[in-house]
Amino acid sequence: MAELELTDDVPSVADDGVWLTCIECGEDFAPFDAIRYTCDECDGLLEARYADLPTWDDFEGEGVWRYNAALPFEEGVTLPEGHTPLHRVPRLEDDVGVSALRIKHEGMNPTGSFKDRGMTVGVRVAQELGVGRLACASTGNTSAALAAYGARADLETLVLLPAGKVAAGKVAQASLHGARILEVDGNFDQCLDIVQDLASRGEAYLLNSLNPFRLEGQKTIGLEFMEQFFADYETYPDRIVLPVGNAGNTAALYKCFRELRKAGAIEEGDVPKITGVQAEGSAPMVEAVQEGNDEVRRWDEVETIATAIRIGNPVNAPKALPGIRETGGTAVAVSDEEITSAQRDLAEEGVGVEPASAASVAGLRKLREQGVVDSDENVVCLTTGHLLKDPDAAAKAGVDPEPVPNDTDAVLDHLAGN
Ligand SMILES: Cc1ncc(COP(=O)(O)O)c(C=O)c1O
Ligand SMILES: N[C@@H](CCOP(=O)(O)O)C(=O)O
Repeated sequence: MAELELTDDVPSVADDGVWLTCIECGEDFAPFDAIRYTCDECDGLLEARYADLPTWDDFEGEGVWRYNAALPFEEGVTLPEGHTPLHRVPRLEDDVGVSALRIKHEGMNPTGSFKDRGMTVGVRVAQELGVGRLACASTGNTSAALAAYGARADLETLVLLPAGKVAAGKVAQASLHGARILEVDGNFDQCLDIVQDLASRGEAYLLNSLNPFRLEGQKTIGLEFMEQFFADYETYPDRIVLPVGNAGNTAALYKCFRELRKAGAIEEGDVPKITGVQAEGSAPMVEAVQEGNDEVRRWDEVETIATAIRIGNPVNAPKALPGIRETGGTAVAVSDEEITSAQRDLAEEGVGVEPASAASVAGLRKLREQGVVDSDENVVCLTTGHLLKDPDAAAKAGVDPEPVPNDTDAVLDHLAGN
């Protein structure tokens, strides 16, 4: 577990105890003196670092900013976000066959996905840097969150979407919150290539998860479910199962657990196994984990009903792969049918999620059937987006409405099956 440690050295570039470090070459950078997303020296991914790491007693309040002692600022542009439920799902728990199963439903954030946690911090950093235009590539949720938080901060927002591949609810959100929406004749990864080009030419501030500050907000998912789970069970979960797209959450959770370890807030044995799930038609991370590769191969052709994770080039893979390996986790691919079936299972417990979110439960079920997950495990599944994000997928997975005449007796006849 050597990689669960962080360095003790505070570099001279630190600003109020915060700095950025390249995860590849270790170069340190001042956090807010210039706009940078990757390392000036080697183009490696950057990670925010802190001189002081907090423990549980240092947190107060609710939501993302409850954890401001672990964030670069005390407060941000808030709607507010976080403080999402950790649902009990007793029938599903029994059916899957684990000791405890809880659903951390990030679909209950203000714009209906976990992206709000990243944006509240990311947009605060954008204000600090004094940028004019915010931009992202998106399979939908990032654009919805960027549009809302950009609107709240009164900043211009630009979103690039793969044409025809984004669920209706998400496009509607970006539109009504006033983002300029460009529909690209290409996939998400190609949209992100363009946004990265725009950002490097100084045309926009990139707020995809390549931006290290987005992940600072998203790591509060981990802080929150660890606290919630402990409050109910007086132990931490053995495993966190989550859908993987650009691998930002996987990276953020790994960082969360490393920081908790470093602060002495948890023991090594308390670190949940990070377990990633992708759709079979879009599974480059699963391929790398299962083949033991250090690098993730970019998939040019990707397809799945779970449009949110229709991603072939997970940019956070260098941060996320060690997280899966070092915590003893794994990764698994599930079919679209398994995703839809898990979406129904959750809906039967009253938990409404979009298809990508249901992948976590589908993956857990598969790993349990394969014997990779034991029956005595305590598991949290992360559901990342709300059912209403993708009304078409929900309607297809659900039961069809039955037309009846405008007459009470006819309705009773119909109910009686006549
Ligand atoms: C609903 C939903 N679930 C899961 C993911 C995957 O998250 P990540 O990119 O952090 O792996 C995304 C976006 O990528 C998403 O929108
Ligand atoms: N599912 C994402 C894809 C982009 O991910 P990001 O975390 O890098 O912004 C989306 O909703 O667009």
